[in-house]
Order: sequence, then C-alpha cells, then structure tokens
Amino acid sequence: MCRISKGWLAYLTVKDKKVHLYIKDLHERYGDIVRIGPNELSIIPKDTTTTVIGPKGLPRGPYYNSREHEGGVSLDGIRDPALHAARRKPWARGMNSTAMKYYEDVIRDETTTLLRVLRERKSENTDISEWMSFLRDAAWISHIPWIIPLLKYLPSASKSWEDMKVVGATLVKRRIQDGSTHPDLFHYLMDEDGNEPVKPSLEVCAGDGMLAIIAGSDTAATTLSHVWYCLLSHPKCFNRLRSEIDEVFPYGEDPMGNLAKLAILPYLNACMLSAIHNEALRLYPPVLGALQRRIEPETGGIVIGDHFIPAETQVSLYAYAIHRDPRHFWPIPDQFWPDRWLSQEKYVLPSGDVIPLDQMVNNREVFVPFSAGPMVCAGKNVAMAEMRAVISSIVQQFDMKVEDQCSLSKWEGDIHEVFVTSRGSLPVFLEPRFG
Ligand code: HEM
Repeated sequence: MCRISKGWLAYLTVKDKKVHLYIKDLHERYGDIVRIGPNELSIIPKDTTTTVIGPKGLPRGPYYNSREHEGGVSLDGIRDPALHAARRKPWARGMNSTAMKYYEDVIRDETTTLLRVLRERKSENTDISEWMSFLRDAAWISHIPWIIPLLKYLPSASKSWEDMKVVGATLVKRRIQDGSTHPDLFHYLMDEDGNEPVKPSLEVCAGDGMLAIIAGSDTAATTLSHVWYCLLSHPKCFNRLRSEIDEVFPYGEDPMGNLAKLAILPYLNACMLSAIHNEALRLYPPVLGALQRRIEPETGGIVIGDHFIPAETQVSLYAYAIHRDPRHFWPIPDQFWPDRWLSQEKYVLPSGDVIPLDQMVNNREVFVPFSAGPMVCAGKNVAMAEMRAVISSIVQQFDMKVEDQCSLSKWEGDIHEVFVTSRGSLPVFLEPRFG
C-alpha cells in the first residue's frame, strides 16, 4: 500500500495514530530500507546517519512545507539550506552561554512554582504527566508571571494543538508590545543588539517565537512524563537516583541553586541525562514523526549503505524504530535500562546476568531524539537544563506512590501522535519528604 500512495500512511495516522509502531514493524519484516510512499523511504541507518542528517547532510523534504505558523514560516519550515543557516544565526545567539544564564533563572523560578503547587496537592491523586505541561508556557522566552495562574488551573486546557497556538500567539504579541527588561530569547530573535545587517521582520520573529513555544514546550513535557513513567515502573532506578541526589544535595541544599553541579553528577547523567535525554529519549523520542530529507535533482542520487538511492527521493529517519533496533542498542533494546549509558567494565542486567563491555552495543551515532546536523534542535540545552531541574527537585522533595498500577501498564499503549506526541495519564500520590 505504501508503494501505491502516501495516503496509506495518512490513513494509518488518522486510524490509530501509531505510525511509529507500523514503521518499526515494517523494518523488522523487510530490513533496513523500506518504502513508505511511492517516492519515500524509511531507513534504519548503519553508518549513514551522517549522510542524511550530518553536518553536510541532505536538505529538508516537502513534509516541512506544512510547518507554517500564524506569524509566517518559522525556522523549522525552511528547506533551503542557505536560508536556513542565515535564519538560524539569531537562534544560535539566543542559546549561547550568556543567554542560558538567564533561562536558568527562569527555569529555577518556574520549577519553584511547580513544586509549591505540587506541595499544595499532597496526598491527592495527581496526574504527574499532566502537570509536566505546567512548564509549557515557554518560560524561558520571557518571564511572564501573568500566565502562570491561568496554566495552574488549566493545565489540560492548553493540551491541544489549537490551544497551544492560541496561547503561543498571545504570548508573542504580548512580548512584542511590552518589550522586556531581560535579554530573553525574543531579544535575540528580534536582533535587539543589531548584529544583522537587516533586522528580521515582526512576522519572522512572531513565527519563530511561536515555534519556540510549540516545539519546546510539548516535547519537554512529554519527555518529563516518560521519565516519570520509567522511574515509577523501575523503583530501583528511582531509589538509586534519589540516593545520588541526596548525597550531592543534602536536605536544605536546593538542586536548582546549583544547576552546573547538577549537570555534572555522574549517575545523574546516567540516570537523568541518560534516562531523560538518553534512555527515556531513546525508548520514547517525543518527535515520533519522520525527520524527512530529500535527495535534490542536481545530486544525481546518492549511495546509502549498499544502496543507490535516486534523486528526487525522500529519505526519512524514524527515531523510534532506529533507537529500538538491536543492532544499535543491545541487550534488551525495548527495555528501560539506564546502565547502558554508563562507562563500566561489565554490566549487570535486571535479570542478574552479567555482560562484559565488549559485548555491549551502544551506537550513539544513531541516537537522534534531537535530530542532528544543521537542523538539530535549537533548544536542546534549554530542554536539558529544564528537565534536570524538574526531575532532581521532585525526586529530592517528594515520595511518589502509584495507587493504580493499571496506569503504568496502559502507558505505552496510550502513546500516539497527533501533530505532537500525545500521552496518557499517570496518577500518583505525592508526599513531601521534609514536611
Ligand atoms: C526534550 C525536548 C526536545 C526534543 C526531544 C526536541 C526535538 C527536536 C527535533 C527532533 C527537532 C528537529 C525536527 C526536524 O528536523 O523536523 C527539533 C527542532 C527544533 N527544536 Fe526541539 N526538541 C526539544 C525541545 C526544544 C526546546 C525546549 C526548544 C526551545 C526553544 C526547541 C526548539 C526547536 C527549534 C527552534 C527547532 C528547529 C531547528 C531548526 O530548524 O534549525 N526544542 N527539536
């Protein structure tokens, strides 16, 4: 059916919204390269990720034509590599280390508010997955306290794509009207420092601002929710992480007070960075759709692995299928096992079996939850800082109990894609540890 029409994938998307499982299954049945449209291939790369999304990878495919926001074409919809590189410059400035310092302050404030709200809900059944969307107002764009009360009472109201766009557009307009006392992301996107020969138009800034809100908020909230799912269904990992946090940040010392220290914790890196950014992102990449690239006519075609792929073909990478391929991650590629990201001589599996380092397969080159190359996620560092702050503070300050084990067993099945990844609920009882 894929060979006949791209409409088949569209039909499956509408039917059960689980195309990522279908693609994984196609690869398991037919191999590394499968046709997913008359003119489109999905590939599980061996050593070919760089050819497709490396520094000199392929340009974006026609799928990205659909990425238009109210404000115009945003960065993620630009297919021309030269134009994209030019539009990416303000983003690079907006994510440099000076800018990051400001975002860290905002992340700290937002996380503090989240903790306060969660404390107020102690002993109540609380959907931790839903509350991860609390941070979705793209706080690092600009510090906008007026939106917080709204999101606090309506976390689910901003769930749908349309609602997100409305919230996004409101924030963008407000920021443009009000200006800012801080060098926030908009400061860089609007080129308030005058680095560019021509200032970007308001439409361009609005489009990119919307992108930051939409691209950044849902992906981070989804990843955080997956991390809670992984930790709650693997209490040993939760406890190991808790001991590590307690050791480095004893009671009274706030993890958010020292985000740099947080970033270098060895096990935290394995269990949090790797569980968040590695193991949880490996198993549950929040961008379930394809990273689609196109072989342009003037190239005459390219060779990928052992195959010649003709020009004017779309080549797509599905992180979900790639990350679970046993030739890339082994053993237990379908299971949450953060240890695989640690450097050690031998590895003890959850079953108790021991595996020496030289038998482990951990192909980090194909680990692409943030994509790679020139179009790599612009907000990766912000996302990592945000997730580190939220996970470490909640693990440090709350005991978590899952009353209904069904919510854990339903979690995987509830993952589906409607523009952005959609997920189920994760009701827990939160009990503050320190009164
Ligand atoms: C866990 C969190 C996140 C994940 C997994 C993620 C993943 C991705 C992926 C896979 C892409 C490439 C999409 C493509 O090529 O079609 C992307 C692009 C992008 N992301 Fe993220 N993202 C995350 C958080 C954020 C945050 C917090 C921001 C905030 C600003 C952000 C901003 C962007 C932008 C601007 C692009 C477009 C980059 C370009 O076209 O040059 N993302 N992201």
